[in-house]
Amino acid sequence: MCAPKLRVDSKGNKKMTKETWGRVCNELLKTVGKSNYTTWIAPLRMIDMSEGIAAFEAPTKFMRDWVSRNFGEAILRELRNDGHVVERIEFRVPELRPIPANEVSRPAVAAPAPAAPKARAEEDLPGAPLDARFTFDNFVVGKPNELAHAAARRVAEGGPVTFNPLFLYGGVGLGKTHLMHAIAHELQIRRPEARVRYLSAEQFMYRFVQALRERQIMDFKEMFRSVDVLMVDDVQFIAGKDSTQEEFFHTFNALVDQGKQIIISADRAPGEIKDLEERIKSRLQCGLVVDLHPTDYELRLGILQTKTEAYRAQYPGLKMADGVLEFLAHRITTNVRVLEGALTRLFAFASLVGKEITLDLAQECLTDILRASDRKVTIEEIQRKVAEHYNVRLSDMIGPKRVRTIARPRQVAMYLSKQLTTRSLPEIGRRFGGRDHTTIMHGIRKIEELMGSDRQIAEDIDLLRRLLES
Ligand SMILES: Nc1ncnc2c1ncn2[C@@H]1O[C@H](COP(=O)(O)OP(=O)(O)OP(=O)(O)O)[C@@H](O)[C@H]1O
Repeated sequence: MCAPKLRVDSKGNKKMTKETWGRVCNELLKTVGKSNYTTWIAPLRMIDMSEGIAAFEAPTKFMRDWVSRNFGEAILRELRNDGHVVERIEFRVPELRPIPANEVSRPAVAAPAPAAPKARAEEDLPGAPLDARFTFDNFVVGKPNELAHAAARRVAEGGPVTFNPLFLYGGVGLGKTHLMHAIAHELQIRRPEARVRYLSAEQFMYRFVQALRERQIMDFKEMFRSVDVLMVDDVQFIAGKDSTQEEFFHTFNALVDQGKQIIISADRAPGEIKDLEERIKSRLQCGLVVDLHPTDYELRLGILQTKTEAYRAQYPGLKMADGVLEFLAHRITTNVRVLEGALTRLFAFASLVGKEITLDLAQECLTDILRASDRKVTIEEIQRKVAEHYNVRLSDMIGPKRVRTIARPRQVAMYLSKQLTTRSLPEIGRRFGGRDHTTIMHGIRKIEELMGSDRQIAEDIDLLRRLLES
Protein backbone atom coordinates (compact mmCIF):
# COMPACT_ATOMS: atom_id res chain seq x y z
CA MET A 1 0.00 0.00 0.00
CA CYS A 2 1.24 3.45 -0.80
CA ALA A 3 0.73 5.11 2.56
CA PRO A 4 2.68 8.31 3.06
CA LYS A 5 3.45 9.47 6.56
CA LEU A 6 4.64 12.91 5.49
CA ARG A 7 2.71 15.97 6.21
CA VAL A 8 5.27 18.76 6.07
CA ASP A 9 8.37 19.53 4.10
CA SER A 10 11.05 21.30 6.14
CA LYS A 11 12.15 23.52 3.24
CA GLY A 12 8.66 24.69 2.65
CA ASN A 13 8.31 22.66 -0.45
CA LYS A 14 5.02 21.21 -1.46
CA LYS A 15 3.56 18.89 1.18
CA MET A 16 3.29 15.20 0.52
CA THR A 17 -0.22 14.19 1.48
CA LYS A 18 -2.09 10.96 1.16
CA GLU A 19 -3.86 12.39 -1.86
CA THR A 20 -0.75 13.56 -3.69
CA TRP A 21 1.02 10.24 -3.12
CA GLY A 22 -2.15 8.56 -4.32
CA ARG A 23 -1.95 10.66 -7.50
CA VAL A 24 1.70 9.72 -7.98
CA CYS A 25 0.81 6.08 -7.52
CA ASN A 26 -1.96 6.40 -10.11
CA GLU A 27 0.48 7.82 -12.61
CA LEU A 28 2.98 5.10 -11.84
CA LEU A 29 0.29 2.48 -12.35
CA LYS A 30 -0.19 3.85 -15.87
CA THR A 31 3.49 4.00 -16.72
CA VAL A 32 4.76 0.72 -15.25
CA GLY A 33 1.67 -1.43 -15.78
CA LYS A 34 -0.61 -3.20 -13.31
CA SER A 35 1.53 -6.23 -12.70
CA ASN A 36 4.71 -4.24 -12.01
CA TYR A 37 2.78 -1.80 -9.92
CA THR A 38 1.24 -4.48 -7.72
CA THR A 39 4.46 -6.41 -7.32
CA TRP A 40 6.96 -3.61 -6.87
CA ILE A 41 5.39 -0.21 -6.20
CA ALA A 42 2.42 -1.00 -4.00
CA PRO A 43 4.51 -2.64 -1.23
CA LEU A 44 6.66 0.51 -0.90
CA ARG A 45 6.12 2.76 2.06
CA MET A 46 7.14 6.37 1.87
CA ILE A 47 8.85 7.19 5.14
CA ASP A 48 10.47 10.55 4.71
CA MET A 49 10.79 13.45 2.33
CA SER A 50 13.12 16.24 3.36
CA GLU A 51 16.16 18.06 2.06
CA GLY A 52 15.19 17.02 -1.44
CA ILE A 53 15.40 13.32 -0.58
CA ALA A 54 12.41 11.04 -0.83
CA ALA A 55 12.93 7.93 1.28
CA PHE A 56 10.96 4.74 0.81
CA GLU A 57 10.93 1.50 2.69
CA ALA A 58 10.91 -1.74 0.68
CA PRO A 59 9.98 -5.02 2.39
CA THR A 60 13.19 -6.82 1.36
CA LYS A 61 16.70 -6.16 0.11
CA PHE A 62 15.91 -7.81 -3.15
CA MET A 63 12.91 -5.56 -3.70
CA ARG A 64 14.91 -2.53 -2.70
CA ASP A 65 17.57 -3.26 -5.31
CA TRP A 66 15.10 -4.22 -7.96
CA VAL A 67 12.84 -1.20 -7.50
CA SER A 68 15.78 1.15 -7.29
CA ARG A 69 17.28 -0.23 -10.49
CA ASN A 70 14.11 -0.59 -12.48
CA PHE A 71 11.61 1.94 -11.17
CA GLY A 72 13.68 4.59 -9.37
CA GLU A 73 13.66 6.91 -12.36
CA ALA A 74 9.94 6.53 -12.90
CA ILE A 75 9.13 7.30 -9.27
CA LEU A 76 11.39 10.34 -9.28
CA ARG A 77 9.82 11.60 -12.49
CA GLU A 78 6.27 11.20 -11.22
CA LEU A 79 7.08 12.89 -7.91
CA ARG A 80 8.51 15.85 -9.81
CA ASN A 81 5.59 15.88 -12.22
CA ASP A 82 3.36 16.21 -9.21
CA GLY A 83 5.22 19.36 -8.24
CA HIS A 84 7.61 18.05 -5.58
CA VAL A 85 11.21 19.20 -5.35
CA VAL A 86 13.09 15.94 -5.16
CA GLU A 87 16.76 15.54 -5.93
CA ARG A 88 17.03 11.86 -5.27
CA ILE A 89 15.29 8.86 -3.89
CA GLU A 90 16.50 6.48 -1.22
CA PHE A 91 15.23 2.99 -0.63
CA ARG A 92 15.66 1.35 2.75
CA VAL A 93 14.80 -2.02 4.21
CA PRO A 94 13.60 -2.92 7.68
CA GLU A 95 15.65 -5.50 9.63
CA LEU A 96 14.92 -8.91 8.12
CA ARG A 97 13.63 -11.61 10.41
CA PRO A 98 16.26 -14.40 10.51
CA ILE A 99 15.03 -17.71 9.16
CA PRO A 100 15.04 -20.48 11.81
CA ALA A 101 17.46 -23.27 11.02
CA ASN A 102 14.81 -25.91 11.63
CA GLU A 103 12.85 -24.78 8.57
CA VAL A 104 15.18 -26.84 6.44
CA SER A 105 14.66 -30.55 6.40
CA ARG A 106 17.66 -32.72 5.64
CA PRO A 107 17.90 -34.35 2.25
CA ALA A 108 17.78 -38.11 2.02
CA VAL A 109 21.46 -39.00 2.09
CA ALA A 110 22.70 -42.44 2.88
CA ALA A 111 24.54 -41.47 6.05
CA PRO A 112 24.99 -38.39 8.20
CA ALA A 113 27.19 -35.95 6.38
CA PRO A 114 30.54 -35.30 7.95
CA ALA A 115 31.48 -31.63 8.05
CA ALA A 116 30.82 -30.53 4.51
CA PRO A 117 32.76 -27.60 3.12
CA LYS A 118 30.54 -24.74 4.11
CA ALA A 119 28.52 -23.35 1.28
CA ARG A 120 27.97 -19.63 1.11
CA ALA A 121 24.45 -20.75 0.42
CA GLU A 122 24.24 -22.21 3.89
CA GLU A 123 25.45 -19.04 5.54
CA ASP A 124 23.35 -16.50 3.73
CA LEU A 125 20.41 -18.45 2.47
CA PRO A 126 19.76 -21.58 4.42
CA GLY A 127 19.68 -24.42 1.91
CA ALA A 128 19.92 -28.16 2.32
CA PRO A 129 23.30 -29.29 3.64
CA LEU A 130 25.76 -30.78 1.21
CA ASP A 131 27.17 -34.25 1.64
CA ALA A 132 30.96 -33.98 1.85
CA ARG A 133 31.39 -37.38 0.24
CA PHE A 134 29.58 -36.37 -2.94
CA THR A 135 32.51 -34.85 -4.80
CA PHE A 136 33.79 -35.25 -8.35
CA ASP A 137 36.78 -37.14 -6.96
CA ASN A 138 34.47 -39.77 -5.52
CA PHE A 139 32.37 -40.06 -8.65
CA VAL A 140 33.28 -42.98 -10.88
CA VAL A 141 32.79 -42.24 -14.55
CA GLY A 142 31.73 -44.85 -17.05
CA LYS A 143 29.86 -44.98 -20.31
CA PRO A 144 26.39 -44.69 -18.75
CA ASN A 145 27.17 -41.44 -16.95
CA GLU A 146 29.99 -39.84 -18.91
CA LEU A 147 27.86 -37.19 -20.59
CA ALA A 148 26.14 -36.18 -17.36
CA HIS A 149 29.51 -36.04 -15.65
CA ALA A 150 31.04 -33.90 -18.41
CA ALA A 151 28.09 -31.48 -18.32
CA ALA A 152 28.27 -31.24 -14.53
CA ARG A 153 32.01 -30.56 -14.72
CA ARG A 154 31.43 -27.81 -17.24
CA VAL A 155 28.86 -26.09 -15.05
CA ALA A 156 31.13 -26.49 -12.03
CA GLU A 157 33.86 -24.54 -13.80
CA GLY A 158 31.70 -21.53 -13.09
CA GLY A 159 32.40 -19.84 -16.42
CA PRO A 160 29.79 -18.00 -18.47
CA VAL A 161 26.47 -19.80 -18.45
CA THR A 162 26.33 -21.80 -21.65
CA PHE A 163 23.35 -24.04 -21.08
CA ASN A 164 20.53 -23.12 -18.81
CA PRO A 165 19.18 -25.11 -17.15
CA LEU A 166 21.32 -28.20 -16.90
CA PHE A 167 18.73 -30.92 -16.53
CA LEU A 168 19.99 -34.26 -15.16
CA TYR A 169 17.68 -37.21 -15.11
CA GLY A 170 17.86 -40.92 -14.48
CA GLY A 171 16.55 -43.76 -12.35
CA VAL A 172 16.84 -44.15 -8.62
CA GLY A 173 20.32 -44.13 -7.09
CA LEU A 174 22.28 -43.43 -10.26
CA GLY A 175 24.16 -40.40 -8.99
CA LYS A 176 22.03 -37.31 -9.73
CA THR A 177 22.27 -35.94 -6.21
CA HIS A 178 25.93 -36.87 -6.05
CA LEU A 179 26.66 -34.83 -9.18
CA MET A 180 24.69 -31.82 -7.96
CA HIS A 181 26.54 -31.76 -4.65
CA ALA A 182 29.81 -32.19 -6.52
CA ILE A 183 29.01 -29.10 -8.60
CA ALA A 184 28.24 -27.14 -5.43
CA HIS A 185 31.49 -28.23 -3.74
CA GLU A 186 33.52 -27.33 -6.78
CA LEU A 187 31.87 -23.94 -7.15
CA GLN A 188 32.68 -23.12 -3.55
CA ILE A 189 36.32 -23.59 -4.37
CA ARG A 190 36.34 -21.86 -7.73
CA ARG A 191 33.88 -19.09 -6.98
CA PRO A 192 33.75 -18.66 -3.20
CA GLU A 193 31.79 -15.47 -3.56
CA ALA A 194 28.98 -17.17 -5.48
CA ARG A 195 25.72 -17.83 -3.74
CA VAL A 196 24.94 -21.46 -4.40
CA ARG A 197 21.71 -22.92 -3.21
CA TYR A 198 20.89 -26.61 -3.34
CA LEU A 199 17.59 -28.04 -2.19
CA SER A 200 15.06 -30.67 -3.12
CA ALA A 201 11.84 -29.73 -4.87
CA GLU A 202 10.06 -30.91 -1.77
CA GLN A 203 11.97 -28.42 0.34
CA PHE A 204 11.21 -25.72 -2.21
CA MET A 205 7.53 -26.44 -1.77
CA TYR A 206 7.79 -26.62 1.99
CA ARG A 207 9.49 -23.24 2.16
CA PHE A 208 7.02 -21.72 -0.26
CA VAL A 209 4.01 -22.91 1.72
CA GLN A 210 5.58 -21.72 4.93
CA ALA A 211 6.31 -18.32 3.41
CA LEU A 212 2.70 -18.04 2.32
CA ARG A 213 1.46 -19.01 5.73
CA GLU A 214 3.71 -16.54 7.50
CA ARG A 215 3.19 -13.80 4.94
CA GLN A 216 6.88 -13.82 4.17
CA ILE A 217 6.50 -14.34 0.46
CA MET A 218 8.68 -11.36 -0.39
CA ASP A 219 11.51 -12.80 1.72
CA PHE A 220 11.02 -16.08 -0.08
CA LYS A 221 11.22 -14.41 -3.47
CA GLU A 222 14.25 -12.48 -2.43
CA MET A 223 16.05 -15.55 -1.18
CA PHE A 224 15.49 -17.47 -4.34
CA ARG A 225 16.07 -14.63 -6.76
CA SER A 226 19.30 -13.47 -5.26
CA VAL A 227 21.27 -16.67 -5.76
CA ASP A 228 23.92 -17.17 -8.43
CA VAL A 229 23.36 -20.89 -8.82
CA LEU A 230 20.12 -22.65 -7.97
CA MET A 231 19.92 -26.44 -7.83
CA VAL A 232 16.61 -28.18 -7.39
CA ASP A 233 16.70 -31.94 -6.92
CA ASP A 234 13.84 -34.30 -7.82
CA VAL A 235 11.75 -31.66 -9.56
CA GLN A 236 9.10 -34.25 -10.45
CA PHE A 237 7.88 -33.73 -6.91
CA ILE A 238 6.16 -30.42 -7.76
CA ALA A 239 4.12 -31.98 -10.58
CA GLY A 240 0.43 -31.47 -9.89
CA LYS A 241 1.12 -28.89 -7.14
CA ASP A 242 -0.25 -25.86 -8.87
CA SER A 243 0.85 -22.88 -6.83
CA THR A 244 4.30 -24.32 -6.17
CA GLN A 245 4.71 -24.87 -9.91
CA GLU A 246 3.66 -21.31 -10.53
CA GLU A 247 6.20 -19.95 -8.07
CA PHE A 248 8.88 -22.25 -9.41
CA PHE A 249 8.17 -21.01 -12.92
CA HIS A 250 8.59 -17.37 -11.90
CA THR A 251 11.72 -18.09 -9.88
CA PHE A 252 13.14 -19.98 -12.82
CA ASN A 253 12.42 -17.17 -15.27
CA ALA A 254 13.74 -14.47 -12.97
CA LEU A 255 17.04 -16.30 -12.53
CA VAL A 256 17.45 -17.15 -16.20
CA ASP A 257 16.73 -13.51 -17.08
CA GLN A 258 19.52 -12.46 -14.74
CA GLY A 259 21.88 -14.94 -16.37
CA LYS A 260 22.09 -17.15 -13.27
CA GLN A 261 22.78 -20.86 -13.55
CA ILE A 262 20.04 -23.37 -12.80
CA ILE A 263 20.56 -27.10 -12.34
CA ILE A 264 17.62 -29.42 -12.07
CA SER A 265 17.30 -33.16 -11.55
CA ALA A 266 14.40 -35.53 -12.00
CA ASP A 267 13.72 -39.21 -12.30
CA ARG A 268 12.68 -38.82 -15.93
CA ALA A 269 12.96 -36.49 -18.91
CA PRO A 270 11.03 -33.19 -18.70
CA GLY A 271 8.54 -34.24 -21.33
CA GLU A 272 7.70 -37.39 -19.41
CA ILE A 273 6.86 -35.78 -16.08
CA LYS A 274 3.14 -36.18 -15.71
CA ASP A 275 1.11 -33.24 -14.40
CA LEU A 276 3.94 -30.80 -14.90
CA GLU A 277 2.75 -27.65 -16.63
CA GLU A 278 3.63 -27.48 -20.31
CA ARG A 279 5.33 -24.10 -19.95
CA ILE A 280 7.61 -25.54 -17.26
CA LYS A 281 8.37 -28.61 -19.35
CA SER A 282 9.36 -26.43 -22.25
CA ARG A 283 11.56 -24.18 -20.06
CA LEU A 284 13.28 -27.24 -18.63
CA GLN A 285 14.05 -28.44 -22.13
CA CYS A 286 15.63 -25.15 -23.13
CA GLY A 287 19.08 -25.93 -21.82
CA LEU A 288 20.99 -29.17 -21.83
CA VAL A 289 19.07 -32.32 -20.95
CA VAL A 290 21.28 -35.28 -20.09
CA ASP A 291 20.47 -38.63 -18.65
CA LEU A 292 22.27 -41.02 -16.38
CA HIS A 293 21.76 -44.44 -17.92
CA PRO A 294 21.42 -47.56 -15.81
CA THR A 295 24.86 -48.80 -14.77
CA ASP A 296 26.69 -51.38 -16.82
CA TYR A 297 28.96 -54.08 -15.47
CA GLU A 298 32.18 -52.06 -15.91
CA LEU A 299 30.81 -49.05 -14.08
CA ARG A 300 29.51 -51.16 -11.22
CA LEU A 301 32.86 -52.86 -10.89
CA GLY A 302 34.66 -49.50 -10.99
CA ILE A 303 32.42 -48.14 -8.22
CA LEU A 304 32.97 -51.24 -6.11
CA GLN A 305 36.73 -51.03 -6.54
CA THR A 306 36.82 -47.37 -5.56
CA LYS A 307 34.67 -47.92 -2.50
CA THR A 308 36.69 -50.98 -1.52
CA GLU A 309 39.83 -48.86 -1.45
CA ALA A 310 38.16 -46.60 1.08
CA TYR A 311 37.04 -49.56 3.18
CA ARG A 312 40.52 -51.06 3.19
CA ALA A 313 41.71 -47.97 5.03
CA GLN A 314 38.82 -48.28 7.46
CA TYR A 315 39.28 -52.02 8.06
CA PRO A 316 43.03 -52.59 7.76
CA GLY A 317 43.98 -56.23 7.69
CA LEU A 318 40.65 -57.40 6.30
CA LYS A 319 41.27 -59.66 3.32
CA MET A 320 39.13 -60.08 0.26
CA ALA A 321 39.30 -63.08 -2.07
CA ASP A 322 39.58 -62.61 -5.81
CA GLY A 323 36.35 -62.52 -7.73
CA VAL A 324 34.11 -61.12 -4.97
CA LEU A 325 33.75 -57.67 -6.51
CA GLU A 326 33.16 -59.16 -9.97
CA PHE A 327 30.49 -61.39 -8.48
CA LEU A 328 28.73 -58.42 -6.87
CA ALA A 329 28.99 -56.27 -10.00
CA HIS A 330 27.45 -59.09 -11.98
CA ARG A 331 24.64 -59.91 -9.60
CA ILE A 332 23.56 -56.57 -8.13
CA THR A 333 22.30 -54.56 -11.04
CA THR A 334 19.53 -52.53 -9.42
CA ASN A 335 21.29 -49.30 -8.50
CA VAL A 336 24.43 -47.86 -6.98
CA ARG A 337 22.84 -47.25 -3.61
CA VAL A 338 22.06 -50.97 -3.24
CA LEU A 339 25.54 -51.84 -4.47
CA GLU A 340 27.11 -49.58 -1.87
CA GLY A 341 24.86 -50.94 0.85
CA ALA A 342 25.93 -54.49 -0.02
CA LEU A 343 29.60 -53.60 0.24
CA THR A 344 29.14 -51.75 3.52
CA ARG A 345 27.35 -54.69 5.01
CA LEU A 346 29.92 -57.13 3.72
CA PHE A 347 32.86 -55.28 5.29
CA ALA A 348 31.05 -54.75 8.57
CA PHE A 349 30.04 -58.41 8.74
CA ALA A 350 33.48 -59.74 7.83
CA SER A 351 35.18 -57.55 10.40
CA LEU A 352 32.68 -58.61 13.03
CA VAL A 353 33.21 -62.32 12.49
CA GLY A 354 36.91 -61.75 11.77
CA LYS A 355 36.87 -63.63 8.48
CA GLU A 356 38.22 -63.06 5.00
CA ILE A 357 35.62 -61.80 2.51
CA THR A 358 35.04 -64.75 0.23
CA LEU A 359 32.33 -65.61 -2.27
CA ASP A 360 30.70 -67.88 0.30
CA LEU A 361 30.70 -65.17 2.93
CA ALA A 362 29.22 -62.71 0.44
CA GLN A 363 26.44 -65.13 -0.46
CA GLU A 364 25.67 -65.83 3.16
CA CYS A 365 25.70 -62.21 4.26
CA LEU A 366 23.85 -60.76 1.27
CA THR A 367 21.19 -63.39 0.66
CA ASP A 368 18.30 -60.93 0.70
CA ILE A 369 19.95 -58.39 -1.58
CA LEU A 370 21.02 -61.07 -4.02
CA ARG A 371 17.57 -62.60 -4.06
CA ALA A 372 15.92 -59.24 -4.70
CA SER A 373 18.33 -58.56 -7.54
CA ASP A 374 17.64 -61.96 -8.99
CA ARG A 375 14.25 -61.04 -10.34
CA LYS A 376 14.30 -62.38 -13.85
CA VAL A 377 12.67 -60.47 -16.64
CA THR A 378 11.04 -62.70 -19.25
CA ILE A 379 10.86 -62.13 -22.97
CA GLU A 380 7.07 -62.21 -22.74
CA GLU A 381 7.10 -59.41 -20.16
CA ILE A 382 9.36 -57.37 -22.40
CA GLN A 383 7.10 -57.88 -25.40
CA ARG A 384 4.06 -56.90 -23.36
CA LYS A 385 5.62 -53.72 -21.95
CA VAL A 386 7.01 -52.64 -25.31
CA ALA A 387 3.68 -53.27 -27.05
CA GLU A 388 1.93 -51.18 -24.38
CA HIS A 389 4.47 -48.41 -24.66
CA TYR A 390 4.17 -48.08 -28.44
CA ASN A 391 0.50 -48.84 -28.46
CA VAL A 392 0.73 -51.81 -30.80
CA ARG A 393 -0.87 -55.23 -30.44
CA LEU A 394 1.02 -57.88 -28.52
CA SER A 395 0.37 -60.28 -31.41
CA ASP A 396 2.24 -57.89 -33.73
CA MET A 397 5.39 -58.45 -31.70
CA ILE A 398 5.58 -61.97 -33.01
CA GLY A 399 3.61 -61.49 -36.22
CA PRO A 400 4.97 -60.94 -39.74
CA LYS A 401 4.04 -57.25 -40.33
CA ARG A 402 6.97 -55.20 -41.58
CA VAL A 403 5.62 -51.64 -41.48
CA ARG A 404 7.91 -49.43 -39.49
CA THR A 405 5.34 -48.58 -36.79
CA ILE A 406 5.40 -52.24 -35.84
CA ALA A 407 8.87 -53.36 -36.92
CA ARG A 408 10.62 -50.71 -34.82
CA PRO A 409 8.90 -51.59 -31.50
CA ARG A 410 9.59 -55.23 -32.29
CA GLN A 411 13.28 -54.45 -32.70
CA VAL A 412 13.23 -52.54 -29.42
CA ALA A 413 11.79 -55.63 -27.74
CA MET A 414 14.49 -57.79 -29.35
CA TYR A 415 17.19 -55.45 -28.10
CA LEU A 416 15.79 -55.44 -24.56
CA SER A 417 15.44 -59.23 -24.61
CA LYS A 418 19.14 -59.51 -25.32
CA GLN A 419 20.05 -56.91 -22.71
CA LEU A 420 17.83 -58.01 -19.87
CA THR A 421 17.71 -61.79 -20.20
CA THR A 422 20.34 -64.47 -20.58
CA ARG A 423 18.60 -65.98 -23.62
CA SER A 424 20.65 -66.72 -26.71
CA LEU A 425 19.84 -65.19 -30.09
CA PRO A 426 18.22 -68.40 -31.46
CA GLU A 427 16.10 -68.63 -28.30
CA ILE A 428 15.01 -65.02 -28.67
CA GLY A 429 14.28 -65.69 -32.35
CA ARG A 430 11.96 -68.54 -31.39
CA ARG A 431 9.99 -66.26 -29.03
CA PHE A 432 9.60 -63.71 -31.78
CA GLY A 433 7.50 -65.93 -34.02
CA GLY A 434 10.29 -68.31 -35.01
CA ARG A 435 12.57 -65.72 -36.56
CA ASP A 436 16.12 -66.58 -37.51
CA HIS A 437 18.91 -65.49 -35.14
CA THR A 438 20.38 -63.25 -37.89
CA THR A 439 17.11 -61.28 -37.96
CA ILE A 440 17.37 -60.79 -34.21
CA MET A 441 20.98 -59.72 -34.57
CA HIS A 442 20.01 -57.23 -37.28
CA GLY A 443 17.23 -55.82 -35.06
CA ILE A 444 19.58 -55.39 -32.10
CA ARG A 445 22.22 -53.67 -34.23
CA LYS A 446 19.62 -51.34 -35.71
CA ILE A 447 18.52 -50.23 -32.25
CA GLU A 448 22.10 -49.83 -31.03
CA GLU A 449 22.76 -47.62 -34.01
CA LEU A 450 19.58 -45.57 -33.51
CA MET A 451 20.30 -45.04 -29.84
CA GLY A 452 23.29 -42.95 -30.83
CA SER A 453 21.38 -40.78 -33.27
CA ASP A 454 17.75 -40.81 -32.21
CA ARG A 455 17.15 -39.32 -28.80
CA GLN A 456 13.58 -40.56 -28.65
CA ILE A 457 14.61 -44.17 -29.07
CA ALA A 458 17.32 -43.81 -26.42
CA GLU A 459 14.75 -42.35 -24.01
CA ASP A 460 12.21 -45.05 -24.81
CA ILE A 461 14.75 -47.77 -24.10
CA ASP A 462 15.82 -46.15 -20.88
CA LEU A 463 12.26 -45.84 -19.66
CA LEU A 464 11.31 -49.38 -20.67
CA ARG A 465 14.39 -50.80 -19.06
CA ARG A 466 13.57 -49.06 -15.83
CA LEU A 467 9.98 -50.21 -15.93
CA LEU A 468 11.07 -53.77 -16.53
CA GLU A 469 13.75 -53.79 -13.89
CA SER A 470 11.70 -52.17 -11.15
N1 LIG B 1 29.18 -42.97 -10.53
C1 LIG B 1 29.19 -43.04 -9.19
N2 LIG B 1 30.35 -43.10 -8.53
C2 LIG B 1 30.37 -43.20 -7.19
N3 LIG B 1 29.28 -43.24 -6.41
C3 LIG B 1 28.08 -43.18 -7.03
C4 LIG B 1 27.98 -43.08 -8.44
N4 LIG B 1 26.67 -43.05 -8.77
C5 LIG B 1 26.00 -43.11 -7.63
N5 LIG B 1 26.84 -43.19 -6.57
C6 LIG B 1 26.48 -43.30 -5.16
O1 LIG B 1 25.22 -43.94 -5.08
C7 LIG B 1 24.41 -43.37 -4.06
C8 LIG B 1 23.12 -42.88 -4.68
O2 LIG B 1 23.42 -41.77 -5.51
P1 LIG B 1 22.49 -40.46 -5.56
O3 LIG B 1 21.88 -40.23 -4.22
O4 LIG B 1 23.27 -39.38 -6.18
O5 LIG B 1 21.39 -41.00 -6.55
P2 LIG B 1 20.15 -40.22 -7.20
O6 LIG B 1 20.25 -40.45 -8.64
O7 LIG B 1 20.08 -38.84 -6.71
O8 LIG B 1 18.96 -41.09 -6.62
P3 LIG B 1 17.45 -40.68 -6.22
O9 LIG B 1 16.68 -40.76 -7.48
O10 LIG B 1 17.08 -41.73 -5.25
O11 LIG B 1 17.47 -39.30 -5.64
C9 LIG B 1 25.24 -42.26 -3.44
O12 LIG B 1 25.84 -42.72 -2.27
C10 LIG B 1 26.29 -41.95 -4.49
O13 LIG B 1 27.49 -41.51 -3.93
